[in-house]
Amino acid sequence: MQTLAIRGGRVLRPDMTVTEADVLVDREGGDIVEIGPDLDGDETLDATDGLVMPGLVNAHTHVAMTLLRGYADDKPLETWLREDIWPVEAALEPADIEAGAELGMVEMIRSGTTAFADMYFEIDRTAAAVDRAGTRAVLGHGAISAGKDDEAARADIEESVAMAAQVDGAADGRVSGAVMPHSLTTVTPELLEFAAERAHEKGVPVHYHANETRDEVDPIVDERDQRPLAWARDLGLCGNDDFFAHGVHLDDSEIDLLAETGTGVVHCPASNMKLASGMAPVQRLLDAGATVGLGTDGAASNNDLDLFDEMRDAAMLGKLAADDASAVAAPDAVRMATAGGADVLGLDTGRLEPGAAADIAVVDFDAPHLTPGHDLVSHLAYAVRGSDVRHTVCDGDILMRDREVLTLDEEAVVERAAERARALVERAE
Ligand SMILES: N[C@@H](CCSC[C@H]1O[C@@H](n2cnc3c(=O)[nH]cnc32)[C@H](O)[C@@H]1O)C(=O)O
Ligand SMILES: [Zn+2]
Repeated sequence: MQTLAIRGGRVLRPDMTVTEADVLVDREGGDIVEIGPDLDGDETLDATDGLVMPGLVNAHTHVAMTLLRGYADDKPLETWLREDIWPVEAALEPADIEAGAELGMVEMIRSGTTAFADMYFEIDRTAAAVDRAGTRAVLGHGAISAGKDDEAARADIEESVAMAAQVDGAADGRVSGAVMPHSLTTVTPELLEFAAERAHEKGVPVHYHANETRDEVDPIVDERDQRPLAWARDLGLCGNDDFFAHGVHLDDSEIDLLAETGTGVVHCPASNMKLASGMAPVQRLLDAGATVGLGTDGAASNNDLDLFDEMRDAAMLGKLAADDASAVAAPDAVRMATAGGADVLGLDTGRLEPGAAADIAVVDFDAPHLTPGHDLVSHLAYAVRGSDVRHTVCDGDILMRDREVLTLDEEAVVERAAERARALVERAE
């Protein structure tokens, strides 16, 4: 067994306590062997002054949208999608997806994110980028009916089913597939039901956007006299493995339904604030026992992929939403970004314990803004930035050592992405 020892630091435990310990990793098996004092390995990562924590899980993003970062800002969702984003996305080429995904991957590795769920186009290109980067992902082709005839809309769902099967198991098993109908309002009811059926036949999850804005919720309630997620459950979209993004506008009956069915909810606070979508009832979801993760959404509505930002946003917005400063406390925010996200995606990550996947971030606390360090969990939620991450490990492999990304050539990735983004916008205009 080839081992890696992460030595000299403190360790964040699944119960959110912090203890001094080393972590021993089986590099080939890709899992954690032991956590305890004085562990030696074939190779060592120095965690002095650091906190060893689970790699963060970005449970909803559109990673190649890094190319559209700052392309169109300060607009509500409908306008933003229809007038700006969808027209430029129509000019995307497969090589753009790969370049944008690699840029996103560098950003994630730098900020300690080791796993993500992605809904986008040409997902075999994203899978190739994940393979090179060494991260872990649940990938799906986003299928949409809006603007398409029945046949084309059905073919788009079929494409999503076929792509889920195609990417499943890629990157030495670090990639899994999901069927991803875009949302409850942009895919026809027949096709939502069809997507759920086909996904469950294949044994893969369904992932979609739901209850993001009032404009999405009200028409469903008016037309069906039913809450959107009750309707979604009737369509087969609320299985234990299924998950959706946003859930900003949820009533108590939907919150109970989500907890009962085990449907994963991905809270995207920055996107919700930026698009003025509203405040998700996160504390109520947690109180009900729902499975809640955090997502950045795409970099065009955030505008970065830093989950430490997202933790802080989740804690702050959660308090405003609940009108209660004790709501969404620091440990809750950290849990959502780690174990919560892993539970949403069905991954064996997000908790540092023997037998779990060796997906790990080491945060450097030797910094003025992280001093004096009364409470490291508080710092994680409120004071740490992605750039404080010193090492990133996924599946037992070192993706970043001493802030140097090892799996991708960062300079080349940044240059190619900037070039492809410029050419994309020129083609679209
Ligand atoms: N095959 C589809 C692509 C859907 S991919 C996922 C889509 O979600 C879009 N998207 C990004 N952020 C959000 C959001 O917050 N809500 C809804 N859609 C979003 C994104 O721009 C992309 O078009 C098509 O033909 O258009
Ligand atoms: Zn989204």
